[in-house]
Amino acid sequence: MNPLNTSKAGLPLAGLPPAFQAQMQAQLVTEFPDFKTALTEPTPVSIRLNPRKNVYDTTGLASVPWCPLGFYLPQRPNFTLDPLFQAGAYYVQEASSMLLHEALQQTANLSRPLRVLDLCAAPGGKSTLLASVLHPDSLLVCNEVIRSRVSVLRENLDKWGCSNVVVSSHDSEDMPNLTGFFDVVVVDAPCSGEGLFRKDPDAMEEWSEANVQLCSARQKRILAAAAPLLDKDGILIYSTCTYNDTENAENVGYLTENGFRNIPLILPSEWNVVERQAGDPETGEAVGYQCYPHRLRGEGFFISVFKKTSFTAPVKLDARTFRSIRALRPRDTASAAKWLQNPADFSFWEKPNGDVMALPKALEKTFLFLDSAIHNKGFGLEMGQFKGQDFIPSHALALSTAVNQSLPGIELSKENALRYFKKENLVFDEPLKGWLLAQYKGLNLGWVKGVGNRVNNYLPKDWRIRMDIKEYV
Ligand SMILES: C[S@@+](CC[C@H](N)C(=O)[O-])C[C@H]1O[C@@H](n2cnc3c(N)ncnc32)[C@H](O)[C@@H]1O
Repeated sequence: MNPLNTSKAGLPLAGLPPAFQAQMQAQLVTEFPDFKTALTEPTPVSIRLNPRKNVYDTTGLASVPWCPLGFYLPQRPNFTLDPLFQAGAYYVQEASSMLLHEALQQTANLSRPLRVLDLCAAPGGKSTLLASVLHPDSLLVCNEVIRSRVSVLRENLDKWGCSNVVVSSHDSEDMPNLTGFFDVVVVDAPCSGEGLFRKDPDAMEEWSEANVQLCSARQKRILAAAAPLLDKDGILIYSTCTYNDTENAENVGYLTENGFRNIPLILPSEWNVVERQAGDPETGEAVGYQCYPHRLRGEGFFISVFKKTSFTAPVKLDARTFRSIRALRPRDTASAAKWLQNPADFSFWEKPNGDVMALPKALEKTFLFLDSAIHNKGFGLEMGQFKGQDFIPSHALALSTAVNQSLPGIELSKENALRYFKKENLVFDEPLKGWLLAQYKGLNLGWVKGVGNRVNNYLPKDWRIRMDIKEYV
């Protein structure tokens, strides 16, 4: 057994489709037996830290070589029962896909604000990585076509705590009026999932050669739709968690034939990522980078980076007023501002339902424009609602890195933190009054309101953990 792999059981090989085996035998030749053995081994467990909620103790943990924020865990804990996970201190992410970090470092200018689109974003692995490495005044649009997946994307971004994000829900072929708008587009495409067979054996059940063809055609449609959204010289990053050439090399070739130049990456040989020739050599050399589970500590993943060489007339930023929200009244603005650490960096708005929103001023014009251009499912920081004399702060505000650090808080034991996530009301020895940030290891978990020795729990009910915690407290 590979001593680098350290989690629960791997894949029984009996179900591995023969056509997939033949494909991998042809691709890997002498390495194929090692690849097959790796599939039977446990999946490594890795997390990526949130640099703006930096409390996780990484002492003794091995780091992911291609991502300074990534670490391997010796075994898979129950993440649901870790208050730091609930507070957004880290994201549980398969290590190979953190290669996006290196691809961005080498190809995008991260020292200036960028407009970035994560076109296939749910559940938010790449989005939270992007949010961590982009300049803080960047705009990050996270798009997910499947409605039911948008809420988990929003939840993960709320946990991550950033205010410069727009969540939208468009089919990639229906991203209107945004031609030439973005500096970077990430297409982490829906794929046949060959690289995840060990982690998710259901992907193996659904695999067929016909499905690979369907995926490839869909990926081309998504790439064709992504292309006009980029500005000239903009960066397009294409990734899949699969191995076959139909979904990888062929689509790399498609891009190089359609106004994109491939950008090679320089990856240290000790990372054991394989550089694969991709695309048609007659129309221009192109390479992609493939992670294999027998060569490194991660799952199957493919990534290739491009620069747009063709010109698309950029859309004119015609920001009128927001379609549905209006500026907050000055008196309410003064009250809302007290909840933020740097209120001067934000403008304050109100939705028809009374929700108060804070928008980063650096991005206000862009937000105004996006509000009329796309179906957004939320942008900026949703702060809460005024109810009579009181302001009911939102859960997203508690988790935001923009929240006022000097608001009163109450540090919880692990037991009480878990009871908080069960949405129980907590009892304390001393009387408590008003809104308090429930905290664990100094990180905000959410709001409670003191009423005597008891605090009422304002965790949104959808965030409540459902498993029994009795044996853990
Ligand atoms: C590989 S997953 C993305 C994973 C995500 N980037 C992450 O790192 O957590 C691909 C996503 O693309 C979405 N998708 C499928 N068809 C799409 C389309 N036509 N346009 C945009 N997204 C699509 C799927 O619903 C799925 O959530």
